Amino acid sequence: MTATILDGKATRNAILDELRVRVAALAERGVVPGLGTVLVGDDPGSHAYVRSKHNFCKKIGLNSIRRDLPAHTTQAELEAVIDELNDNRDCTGYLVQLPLPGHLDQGRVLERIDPAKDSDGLHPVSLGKLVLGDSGPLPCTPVGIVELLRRYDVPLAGARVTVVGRGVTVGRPLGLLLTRRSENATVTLCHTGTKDLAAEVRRADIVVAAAGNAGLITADMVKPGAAVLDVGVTRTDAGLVGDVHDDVREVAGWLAPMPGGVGPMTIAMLLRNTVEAAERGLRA
Ligand SMILES: Nc1nc2c(c(=O)[nH]1)N[C@@H](CN(C=O)c1ccc(C(=O)N[C@@H](CCC(=O)O)C(=O)O)cc1)CN2
Ligand SMILES: [Mg+2]
Repeated sequence: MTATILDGKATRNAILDELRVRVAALAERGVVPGLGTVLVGDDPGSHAYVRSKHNFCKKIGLNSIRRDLPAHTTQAELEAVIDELNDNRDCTGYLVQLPLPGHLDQGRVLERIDPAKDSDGLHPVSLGKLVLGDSGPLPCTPVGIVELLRRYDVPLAGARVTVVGRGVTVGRPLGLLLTRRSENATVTLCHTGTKDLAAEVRRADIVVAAAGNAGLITADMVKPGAAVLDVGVTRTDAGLVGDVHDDVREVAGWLAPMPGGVGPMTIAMLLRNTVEAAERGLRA
């Protein structure tokens, strides 16, 4: 068997076409959403992601606002920028690019964002709404995974899903999303303390690998026909390596590769959150 590729770039492009129409409808009503980004430091990956976010804003007709700060920025200086964006009427939603340099308190920074402007769905209020099942912005990578599975008709209801990785941006919220009544999957969340990872992966209909451990998931661990989504990124001298070994392609029924699978969906969902926040604002 050779897996059907879950093509994140093609799916992102289809979503951008849909968003362009929604942004034009907002513009007709005098609303042009503006997405802000806050970037601290020199990490080349983070710079590339932020650049890409601004480029896609332009492509669909959103304004964008950029705040780039040096690596030695203090907590107080960063919080002043957050306060400025909270008050900035041109900025309808924004995000703080993660990870922040180690001397900064990420939790305090995220909490200071006005929840009404949380484009990333990572504010404690947004995560609380996800737990309660209330509507609000959803974390971009997890909701991108659900969207990718839905657009390829991968069966979710009753599916056994094994998520590898318990981080706040992917693993934990993904478990909450997939166990909503609208998805109805059964989720096992694995982590470094999991006793028999291979057994947990082998029983899954859908495997999401978000551990940041290069080549962790190998073909012998995957049930034939399962959907496997690679979210891990390890930077090596030879380039980027995912959590899923290349040999999985011969066993899986569907494969979201890295690159080209879930990553592009993250930015599509960020743009969708930004547009939806503006639409909610018009209805309010
Ligand atoms: N505030 C946030 N910080 C971070 C998030 C996030 O959603 N919000 N996610 C990641 C970084 N990220 C977007 O910010 C992101 C990561 C990867 C990709 C992507 O398209 N990747 C390519 C591979 C190329 C590469 O990684 O260089 C792919 O998978 O095809 C897009 C966005 C952490 N920080
Ligand atoms: Mg690979």
